[in-house]
Amino acid sequence: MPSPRRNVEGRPLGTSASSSSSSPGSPAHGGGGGSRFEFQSLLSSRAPVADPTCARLRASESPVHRRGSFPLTGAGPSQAPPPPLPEEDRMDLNPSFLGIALRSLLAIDLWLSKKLGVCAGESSSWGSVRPLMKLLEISGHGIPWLLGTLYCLSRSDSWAGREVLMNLLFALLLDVLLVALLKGLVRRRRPAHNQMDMFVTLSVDKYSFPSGHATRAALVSRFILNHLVLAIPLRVLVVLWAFILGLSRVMLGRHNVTDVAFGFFQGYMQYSIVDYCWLSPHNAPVLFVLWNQQ
Ligand SMILES: CC(C)=CCC/C(C)=C/CC/C(C)=C/COP(=O)(O)O
Repeated sequence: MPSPRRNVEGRPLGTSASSSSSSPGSPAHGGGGGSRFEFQSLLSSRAPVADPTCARLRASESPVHRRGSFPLTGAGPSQAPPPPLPEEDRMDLNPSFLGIALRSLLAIDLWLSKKLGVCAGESSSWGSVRPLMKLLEISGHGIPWLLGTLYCLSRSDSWAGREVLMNLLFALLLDVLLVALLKGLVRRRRPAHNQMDMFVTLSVDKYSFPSGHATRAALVSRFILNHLVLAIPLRVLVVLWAFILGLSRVMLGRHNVTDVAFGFFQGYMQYSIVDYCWLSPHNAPVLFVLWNQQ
C-alpha cells in the first residue's frame, strides 16, 4: 500500500499534531509515531528488517534529511524494535572519521590550489610568468619525451644504450596508459580557474586526477637517476625539474595539489614496475632483434 505523504514532522499530510499522537505505529504505514522511529533509527541500526520499504521511507524522513528537526516524543519501551537503515543512510548519520578527514583534506586541497594558481591566466597576479610555466609544461609533455626517446633509439649504436632506451619507451607508454585509465575512472574535473589551452591532449585530459606531467616527472627523473651516470649538480637539477614541473601544474591552474601529489607517487611506483619488468635481450629478444632490423 502506498505510504501517505508527510509534513516536516513526519506526520501524514492532512492530520493535525494532536491526531498523530493517538495512532501509534510505523509512520510509513500511516501511524502517527514517525518521530519515535526517527529517534530510534539513530540509536539502533542493527535490529531485524520488518519491511525494507518502510526502512527506506523512514531514512528519507530522518533528521539528517530534515535538518533542524529532532523530535523525541512518543517513544516507549513497548514499541517494536526499529528496522535498520540502509547502509548509505547509516553512513550519513554516523560520518566516519575517515569521511570527515577526507572531506577536510578535499576542502584544504581546493583552497590551497586556488591560492597557488597564480599563473592561471594572463591577468592573474603572476600572469607574466605564465609563458615560462608553459615552457615547463612542454618539457614534461608526453609527445617530446616519446619522440625524443624514439629518435635516440634510432641513433643508438650500443646494446646497452638500446636496452635503456627501450625500457624508457616502455615506461613512457605505460605511463600514458595508466594515467589515461585512472583519469577515465576518477573523472575529476580540472579546477574551474584553468584555461584549457594545453599543447596536444588526449580526450581524458579534460580530467585532472592524476597529473600526467607529475607522473612523468617522477617516473623519468627516477629512471634517469638510476640509469645515467650524472654529476651531483645534474642529479639535483633533475629532481628540481620534477618538483618545479609539479608545482607549475598547480600554478597554471591545471591541477589541484592532490592531483600532483598523487601523480608523483604514481610515477614513482611506475618506475618500480618498469624496473621489475626490465626488458633485456634475454627476456624480450624479439623486441631487440626487431629493432635491430629497422
Ligand atoms: C602513444 C600516445 C597515445 C601518446 C599520447 C601522448 C600524449 C598526447 C600525451 C598527453 C600528455 C598530456 C597533455 C598530459 C596531461 O597532463 P596533465 O598534467 O595535465 O594531466
